[in-house]
Amino acid sequence: MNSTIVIAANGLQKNFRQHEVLSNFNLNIPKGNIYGLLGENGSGKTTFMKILLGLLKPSGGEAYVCGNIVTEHDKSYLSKVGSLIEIPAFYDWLTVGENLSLHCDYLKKNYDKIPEILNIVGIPGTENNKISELSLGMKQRLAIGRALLGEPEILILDEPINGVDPKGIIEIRNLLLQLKQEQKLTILLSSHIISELEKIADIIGVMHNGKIVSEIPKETFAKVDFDFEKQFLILTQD
Ligand SMILES: Nc1ncnc2c1ncn2[C@@H]1O[C@H](COP(=O)(O)OP(=O)(O)OP(=O)(O)O)[C@@H](O)[C@H]1O
Repeated sequence: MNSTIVIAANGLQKNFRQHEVLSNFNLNIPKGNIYGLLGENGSGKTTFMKILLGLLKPSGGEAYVCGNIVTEHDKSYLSKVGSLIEIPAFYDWLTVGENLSLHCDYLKKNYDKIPEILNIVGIPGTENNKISELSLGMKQRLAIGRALLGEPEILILDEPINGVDPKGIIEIRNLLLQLKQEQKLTILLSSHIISELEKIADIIGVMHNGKIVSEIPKETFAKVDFDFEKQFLILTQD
């Protein structure tokens, strides 16, 4: 495997009983890139991310993270990965600081980084706020902050702007660009909102029928339209 590829899928397959969700799914994500996984609801984006995180077992093929094959036996690679899958879950009756402290305990990290992380994700000084007092956008930012506590090399974010208001979307977008630029993180994020991925991704991988049907580099975003009704990409100009 090429050393600059930090996430890879090779002929990945996932069935839920008779339902084939991923089928000959192939993808390579270069280090330091933001890779946008674009697909309709139910196209298998979350399933792929869960396989990368060892939360689901593939039915066939292989997935690699930081050069390690993802298996059910060795989960040590997860220390290099921060993730946000589906709706961020917190202990609502505890404070922001208490929630992050619990995560530090789990990661065997000390609490020193908590104020800095809250600053990075744009919710400084909220240690004593109850989770129930936070807006969804603040919770999403907190969830990204929690994912950063382990000082990961890779972030895997499933629909991180879901339910976030326009101001929050801009803030999360800027945060992800900043994490890529300043911390050299590789970020895999999913969305079904094309315009959002176009604003931050280096590559958009288009999912359909359980596979990546097209990978579009940033330079080409302006030249394509995605027609999910008809399931194809339209080249709008040369
Ligand atoms: N544990 C499961 N058991 C059975 N079917 C499942 C399971 N998890 C997912 N599926 C099915 O697999 C398909 C892909 O689901 P997945 O959540 O990966 O899609 P998605 O692209 O992330 O969708 P969305 O944009 O709605 O989040 C769906 O049809 C879903 O119903």
